[in-house]
Amino acid sequence: MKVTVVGAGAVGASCAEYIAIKNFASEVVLLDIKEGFAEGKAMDLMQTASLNGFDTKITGITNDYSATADSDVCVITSGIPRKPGMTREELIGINAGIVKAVSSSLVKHSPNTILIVVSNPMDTMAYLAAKSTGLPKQRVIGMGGALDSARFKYRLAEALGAPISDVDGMVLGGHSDTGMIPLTRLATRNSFPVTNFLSADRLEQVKEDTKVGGATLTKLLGTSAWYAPGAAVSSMVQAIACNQMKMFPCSVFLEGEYGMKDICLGVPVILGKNGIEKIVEIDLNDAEKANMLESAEAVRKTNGLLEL
Ligand SMILES: NC(=O)c1ccc[n+]([C@@H]2O[C@H](COP(=O)([O-])OP(=O)(O)OC[C@H]3O[C@@H](n4cnc5c(N)ncnc54)[C@H](O)[C@@H]3O)[C@@H](O)[C@H]2O)c1
Ligand SMILES: O=C(O)C[C@H](O)C(=O)O
Repeated sequence: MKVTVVGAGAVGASCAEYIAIKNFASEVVLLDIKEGFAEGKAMDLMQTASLNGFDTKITGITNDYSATADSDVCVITSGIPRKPGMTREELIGINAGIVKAVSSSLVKHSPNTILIVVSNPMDTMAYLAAKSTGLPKQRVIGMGGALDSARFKYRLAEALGAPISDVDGMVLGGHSDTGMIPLTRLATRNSFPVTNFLSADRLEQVKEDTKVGGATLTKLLGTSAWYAPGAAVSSMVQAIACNQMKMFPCSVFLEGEYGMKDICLGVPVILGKNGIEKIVEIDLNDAEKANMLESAEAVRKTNGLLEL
């Protein structure tokens, strides 16, 4: 299994590190436009191999896509992150051009690859990659829901005073401060609905804290987060590499599922060796359906700024 990660910055390097530590890929190619940067990150990471006990070979390269040829999975993290006070949508002006050029170069050298899009605004960047490369919808996957759901579980465990491993929950919808839909109705602690243990007010707080999870970290760090994003991407790559058939919420191109068309939005999918093996349609209540429509409307507005 060969994986390429474009962007050797905070998220790209964290992603390469988690993939290597999990030891399921033979090779990770880290590519960046900044001269020598990916080479340096790759060398530093390779010097952790004997300490962390992995055999994955990580190589760094400056903007030479021939080194990425025949990658099974390509992850796009190139682009600028937001600063405190910004929204993800404000990044579109710079990141759209980067994501379009990078996805085209990747697909040219790896026509059979599965693309995972991370750069923000992610739902719109996934849509752009799907439209501009023309790859089958099974092979373009936006990463947002896996991260947002991990943050939801963190906040649920905090509210419950429980270990995170006792908690389960999922976030659907757009990867934005207002568009995320943490499904509190369906979240559980050891299979019991969390509504048994938490008041409606406390659950509302969990929901709001989850939605602004990225903004909260951006305010603390001065730039956006990287550990949990890198871990989320590596779990998705592992699900594909090991044909795990695991369910993650991912931003995928919809053709009628959840009553939507011509948009990438976060819905539950099964990930396996072909990328998206199945889009899972769950029964949402009226309020959740209304939230999905509202979230989609905001993503469509951002998509409208693209030059396709
Ligand atoms: N979807 C998510 O859940 C999620 C999570 C975290 C971050 N992000 C997004 O990921 C992106 C990267 O964040 P970061 O913190 O790693 O930023 P960063 O600035 O640390 O790294 C970005 C890297 O991209 C490189 N780059 C820029 N243009 C390039 C090009 N054309 N080709 C190759 N490399 C190029 C830069 O040189 C830099 O090293 C941002 O857009 C951020 O908003 C998304
Ligand atoms: O918050 C951001 O801008 C980065 C990322 O989308 C995140 O959720 O951490």
